[in-house]
Amino acid sequence: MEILSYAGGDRVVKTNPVLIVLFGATGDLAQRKLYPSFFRLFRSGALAERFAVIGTARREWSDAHFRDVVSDSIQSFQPTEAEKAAFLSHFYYRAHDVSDVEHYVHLKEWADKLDDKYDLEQNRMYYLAMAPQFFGPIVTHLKGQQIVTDKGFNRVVIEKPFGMDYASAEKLNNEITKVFPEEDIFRIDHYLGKEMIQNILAVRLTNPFLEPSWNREYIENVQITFSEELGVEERGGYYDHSGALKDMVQNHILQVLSLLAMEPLAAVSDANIQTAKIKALNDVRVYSPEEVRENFVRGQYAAGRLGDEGFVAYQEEPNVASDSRTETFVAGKFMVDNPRWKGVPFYVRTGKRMTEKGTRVNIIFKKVPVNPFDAEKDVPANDLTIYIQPTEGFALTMNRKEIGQGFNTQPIKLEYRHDSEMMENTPEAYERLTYDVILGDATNFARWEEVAQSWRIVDAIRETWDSEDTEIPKYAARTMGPKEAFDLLEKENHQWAWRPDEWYRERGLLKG
Ligand SMILES: NC(=O)C1=CN([C@@H]2O[C@H](COP(=O)(O)OP(=O)(O)OC[C@H]3O[C@@H](n4cnc5c(N)ncnc54)[C@H](OP(=O)(O)O)[C@@H]3O)[C@@H](O)[C@H]2O)C=CC1
Ligand SMILES: O=C1O[C@H](COP(=O)(O)O)[C@@H](O)[C@H](O)[C@H]1O
Repeated sequence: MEILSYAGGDRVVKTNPVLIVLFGATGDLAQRKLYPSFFRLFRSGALAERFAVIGTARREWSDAHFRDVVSDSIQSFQPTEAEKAAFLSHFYYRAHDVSDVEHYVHLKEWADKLDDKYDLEQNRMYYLAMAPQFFGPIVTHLKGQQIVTDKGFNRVVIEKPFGMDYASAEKLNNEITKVFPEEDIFRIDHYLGKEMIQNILAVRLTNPFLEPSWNREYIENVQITFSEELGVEERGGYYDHSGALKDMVQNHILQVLSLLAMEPLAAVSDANIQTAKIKALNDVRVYSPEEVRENFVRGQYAAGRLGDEGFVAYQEEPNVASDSRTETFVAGKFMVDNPRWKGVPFYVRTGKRMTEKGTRVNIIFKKVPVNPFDAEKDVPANDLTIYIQPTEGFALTMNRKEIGQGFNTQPIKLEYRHDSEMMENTPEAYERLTYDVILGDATNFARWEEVAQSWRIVDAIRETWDSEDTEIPKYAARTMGPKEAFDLLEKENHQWAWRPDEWYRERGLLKG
């Protein structure tokens, strides 16, 4: 049952009482993302008095040590001592090996005890922040040892990666759906919790001048760039078996593509959005090997320099094989075969150790067929840019007449960025998504059919690459990827709309 909690003053926050059982409580994700998110929910009143967290992992931690760890991870919010103490008093730790049945017996005792203590109405969220091979066994034991309750809600949050290909994802899905109905399975894609990704639909559906032009008549191509400055850091062990295609394209990039390509909705609900996204993904062409070779390129970063700083090659990173053929960069062209998008390329690129962090979408509109002021001179295309991170906002480039005599035209940018104060108050993706789970809102989560279709699309690319032993193009660390990624667009008379300043600087086109 939903209750209202008061977050100070007269602000009312909708919430539910809940016990969060967190698997992987000692891990990186929990410490960097989840505890800070829980704290922000606590501060806002969305997690109020009636919540408790049981953290589990194999390490033999006491409650006191667990609370110290959680306390460290929320330090940047500068909580008062009283606020911190109140928040931490809801945290409990139980050492637990997920493959040991006995441990679930103790977990159940603790879950029931905390349920009574905090009056949680048997509402439970099981957050699986662990490696995917554990997801199946955990849900099976949750059911087998009757930790799943009869009365309240029982929602399971599954971290990515959801499988490593279609077959493993389907097996995992079968294991989970034996225990939880689809509406209680929350497959996290943290990009769906980001402010500007949620804004894609708001902008599309509430600006009537845009929707009529959101199709092949007006749009020349769509570009999705998710570039990362960082290398693989300490995640080489995972990444070397994954690569950029599975790590970023199968989930985040295809999710964003489906939001851009889906049919408009008259009324928004989680079911409507998910159904429209599934339809868009089903229309994405699954490539033949020949089409993969034509439309997708990969790359791996070699050693590089930017300014005074030097960077090692991917193959020299910790826990990466010295002869690794894993791609750290992907660029490609997707086609959405339906009447709205026939013939419009959706270009995507993502990579590690690129020039800078930049997540953005460029919608490139068609140019005027002839410049009415000077038929010899091309007029630049309009470009609607959605800045996702690090900066958030929109820009629309338009053409205007240069001031003065004649009709020389010139592109100008109409721009909106959130100000820094507003961004500090913007809920972080994990905070938003955790809150959605508490409320039972699945809008920003992926349904099985979306995950399944994304794997079919990506498996076709992976299988072609795996069947070939061709050289993987190298790009110098802290550049925008291999030359092949630029050729991919140039052969179709297109070019990447976003090139960071450094790209222009290297070519002597920008001073300073
Ligand atoms: N870190 C990140 O930024 C992101 C992570 N993810 C996903 O989140 C999940 C967790 O990632 P991350 O936190 O980085 O991983 P970590 O390796 O840091 O943490 C793994 C956790 O699992 C626990 N664990 C391992 N084996 C067992 C076992 N047999 N029984 C009980 N607990 C066990 C570990 O604790 P202990 O050793 O004490 O048992 C630890 O708490 C993964 O699926 C990852 O892909 C997704 C997006 C981003
Ligand atoms: O899921 C993942 O995302 C991160 C990038 O996320 P962001 O929110 O920092 O943009 C990526 O670094 C990681 O490899 C991948 O697993």
